[in-house]
Amino acid sequence: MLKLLIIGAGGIGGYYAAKLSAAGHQLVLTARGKHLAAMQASGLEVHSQDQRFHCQVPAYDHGELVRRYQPDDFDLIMVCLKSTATLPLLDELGDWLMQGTVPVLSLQNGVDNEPLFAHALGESRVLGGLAVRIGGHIIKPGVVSAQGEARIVMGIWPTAGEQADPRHRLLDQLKAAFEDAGIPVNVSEAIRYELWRKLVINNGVNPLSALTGLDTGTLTHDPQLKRIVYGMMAETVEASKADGVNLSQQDLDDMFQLISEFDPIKTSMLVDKEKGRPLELDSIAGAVIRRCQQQGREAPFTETVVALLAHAN
Ligand SMILES: NC(=O)C1=CN([C@@H]2O[C@H](COP(=O)(O)OP(=O)(O)OC[C@H]3O[C@@H](n4cnc5c(N)ncnc54)[C@H](OP(=O)(O)O)[C@@H]3O)[C@@H](O)[C@H]2O)C=CC1
Ligand SMILES: CC(C)(CO)C(=O)C(=O)O
Repeated sequence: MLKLLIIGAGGIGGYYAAKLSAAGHQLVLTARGKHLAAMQASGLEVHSQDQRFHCQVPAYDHGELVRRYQPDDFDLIMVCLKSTATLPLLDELGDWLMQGTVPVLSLQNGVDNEPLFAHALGESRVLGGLAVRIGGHIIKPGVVSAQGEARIVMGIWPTAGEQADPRHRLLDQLKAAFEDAGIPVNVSEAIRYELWRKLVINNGVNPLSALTGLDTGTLTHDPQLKRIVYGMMAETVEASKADGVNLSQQDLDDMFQLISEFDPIKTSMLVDKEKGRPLELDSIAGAVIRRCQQQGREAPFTETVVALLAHAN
């Protein structure tokens, strides 16, 4: 059985925690505020499709985590925070993480999280990852609702290297354990490429959904809005070239087709907007605009939506 620490057990982390705990793995979670208090008082409840999971799993804030545990008490640390919280996390837990050697798997949206972990902890401790085909959110403190197959794609950051790298064996172990727990997994040899493909979708729909209040189905089927979605996706493809990833026209069309054919989802950015929480705008749209600027290009669709969002209530 695996010992897993999930940092930021909200919509995504809470869902995976419940599935993994139900399969018998030992979990420790971090969270804060009312959600943490509710999990400590009554456990974590997860509603998914027509199933309900309830698990009583230790949950702490970061101060209490470092008092109780060492990083190497765990086989894996999964980071499921918003990308806005990555740098604050490294401020809070960077020294503690440096006391161990355990690998860190980010399941966050965006292409800048893994580089931050690699810079702070060393590349050899980083696994890149993403959660796909999932919409998962805290619906009230201690309760998460999730839909979709909730597949995890993960791999050695930034690309699979030598066969002797111990992360290969860990990834095989994780795939087997997660799939036994009902979590489909793809192990990717090119996780940075996969993260960029996901960013194509996120930049296409997340900011526009936060601006309009619309779900992914409406955004990708309305004749006017779908042109904006496609335009923002095309700008992400251009941006990828600054990182040497070189997404293609085929990637663009595949990603547009994927999100338009998938069940309509309320994006995580729209949920954040409605709750008055910080938006992952810099790590999604900002990442695209900056890389287009580096190449002397404009990103007019993305820049316009970001400018409108700055003035939206
Ligand atoms: N939600 C979704 O459907 C999807 C999300 N993703 C990506 O997954 C990642 C996680 O998203 P999501 O699950 O929605 O995020 P959530 O906001 O639901 O969960 C993160 C949790 O971490 C907590 N947290 C933040 N900072 C700290 C801290 N310093 N100490 C302790 N707890 C902290 C948050 O508390 P607080 O609320 O107080 O900040 C929150 O409870 C994001 O990058 C997102 O883009 C990807 C696919 C789909
Ligand atoms: C692709 C999408 C919209 C759902 O998985 C997402 O990643 C999000 O809501 O942030």
